[in-house]
Amino acid sequence: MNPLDYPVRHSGRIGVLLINLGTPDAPTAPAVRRYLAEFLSDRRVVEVPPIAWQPILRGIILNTRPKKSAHAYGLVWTEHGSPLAHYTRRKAEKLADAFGDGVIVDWAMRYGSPSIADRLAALQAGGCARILLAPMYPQYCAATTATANDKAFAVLASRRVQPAIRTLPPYHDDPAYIGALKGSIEGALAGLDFAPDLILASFHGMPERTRALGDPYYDQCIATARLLGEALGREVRVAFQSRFGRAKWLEPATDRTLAELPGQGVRKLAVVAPGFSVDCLETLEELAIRGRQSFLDAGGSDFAYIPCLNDSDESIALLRGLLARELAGWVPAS
Ligand SMILES: C=CC1=C(C)c2cc3[nH]c(cc4nc(cc5[nH]c(cc1n2)c(C)c5CCC(=O)O)C(CCC(=O)O)=C4C)c(C)c3C=C
Ligand SMILES: [Fe+2]
Ligand SMILES: [Fe+2]
Repeated sequence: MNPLDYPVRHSGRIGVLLINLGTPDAPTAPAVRRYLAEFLSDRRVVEVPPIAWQPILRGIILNTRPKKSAHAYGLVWTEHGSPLAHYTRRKAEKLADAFGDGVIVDWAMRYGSPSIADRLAALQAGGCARILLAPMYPQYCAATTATANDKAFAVLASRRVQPAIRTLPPYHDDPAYIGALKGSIEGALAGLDFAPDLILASFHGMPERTRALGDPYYDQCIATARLLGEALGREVRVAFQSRFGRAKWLEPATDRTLAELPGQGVRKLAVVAPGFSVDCLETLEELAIRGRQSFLDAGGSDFAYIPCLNDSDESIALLRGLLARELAGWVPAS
């Protein structure tokens, strides 16, 4: 069948597609290899010409990293699969309940499955003539937000009948987001058996060059942390994690910060990851396992990792509000 003639039913329903990064299908080296091959071939993620990058990716990275990463995934894998996929699916299910009939809420991954192509097709087949794409990133980054939307538009480029499309903007400084983080952090702190000397907000890093070229991600992370600090009435220190490759990444680096803080008198620490809408490898393994160990090895006495908003009631209320604002004027078919 000509892809332009993909069957579409029109009922004037509204679709919402939550889009997250992607994750391997299993915590095994072959599955991680497939996932990383797709992820790290995205020119929004690695901004190096393919002629220079692909030999490095295929020759070195895809032959060494999958085994190491598969081990790390194994440490955080759950009975429901990858935490990233599990929490993203739960968010979609709970939002579907919150919106009720008329709005179909689905979820997809930029890399791996369920694919954006499949889920957009399902929304169109389900009668959605209007679709809100909702990349699950509070802070805009071309390597995350833009590539999610790019993929959806690339899929629709092959359709004769396109739905009307809107996209969820970043919400890094939205009072509802800051309020949800504040509530979640205060709740977690109340349950600790120690009072942290400091709260460290760890955001995923990106190459410094991308910032110099105009990506607003860094500024939005800083704004989130400042607003959160004001809301909590205490210092929230920022660091950037998950450095990848040899280029200079945003600083200060989370791993170095965790190793240095005890020497600066911070012995009791709480770490939060406000840039991740759900817990994943980067939070559960890099922060809560490896980060904890390096802080304690450096002389820290107490460490707490505060979970992401995940599928908590607060996160559903937050997203319902953010999405409803973008859906304004799109009246569901009765
Ligand atoms: C939340 C924002 C994210 C930004 C910004 C981001 C940029 C970015 N990431 C890489 C390389 C890797 N990221 C990896 C995992 C990963 N990254 C994010 C989020 C952001 N990335 C998440 C949520 C995850 C976890 C996925 C999961 O399955 O749980 C990985 C793979 C992990 C590994 O093999 O160790 C890599 C590699 C780059 C180069 C980049 C900026 C340009
Ligand atoms: Fe990443
Ligand atoms: Fe990482």
